[in-house]
Amino acid sequence: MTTARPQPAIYRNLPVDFQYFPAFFSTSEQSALLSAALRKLDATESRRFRRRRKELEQRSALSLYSERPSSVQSLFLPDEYYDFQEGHFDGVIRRYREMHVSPWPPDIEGLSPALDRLRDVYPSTDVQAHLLHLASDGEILPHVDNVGASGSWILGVSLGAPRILKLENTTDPEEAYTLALPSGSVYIQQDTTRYHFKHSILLNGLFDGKQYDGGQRMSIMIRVGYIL
Ligand SMILES: O=C(O)CCC(=O)C(=O)O
Ligand SMILES: [Fe+2]
Repeated sequence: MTTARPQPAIYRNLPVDFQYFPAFFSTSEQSALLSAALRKLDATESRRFRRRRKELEQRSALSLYSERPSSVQSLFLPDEYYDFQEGHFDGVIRRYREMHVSPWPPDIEGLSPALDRLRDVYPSTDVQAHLLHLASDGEILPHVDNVGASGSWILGVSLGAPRILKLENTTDPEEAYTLALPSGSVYIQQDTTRYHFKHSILLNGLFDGKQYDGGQRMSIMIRVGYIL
């Protein structure tokens, strides 16, 4: 039996070559992905932060990477338990942790079926995965991803606090789109959107009558290798 390829939701108010899957991952898949991402990032940090988290875990009899958390958002510890970078004065990302991820942890229940399902929507193969954890007050300023560093599409999985994504045409600033990205959603910027629109992840904003005010968010960014 073959399963149908997931189909993106159709929205009129989105640029061309942008695909959006508003509810791609179930809550348990989101928990598996977020636990894996936090575990990878946490392992790269200094002893000081690792010890701080360990003490919290012991004090509260809490499991830092629980596969059955009370909510996806509850997998994040308060901001002070993570070593967020401020970002350079000319950089586009403020208050974040990031890393290239390879391989994924082998022992998280439900992780590999979730990653397999994601692979079904990749426009092509030969990808690299990157984790980007924004602090509660973290943000991403408008930019086009380095065209020399990756190819014609970029996929983003959003986990945790919903944030607003803004897309702005680089030559016509009047052409701009906003979209709220809930936890478990997936978007793909390809061709026109990838090369001719700047994207940003806002700290605050109003979308569809609802106010969004920061919050920790993890994105899993999948990029295709640069094809000469
Ligand atoms: O987190 C996102 O959805 C976007 C991240 C981003 O723009 C980047 O890593 O270049
Ligand atoms: Fe980007």
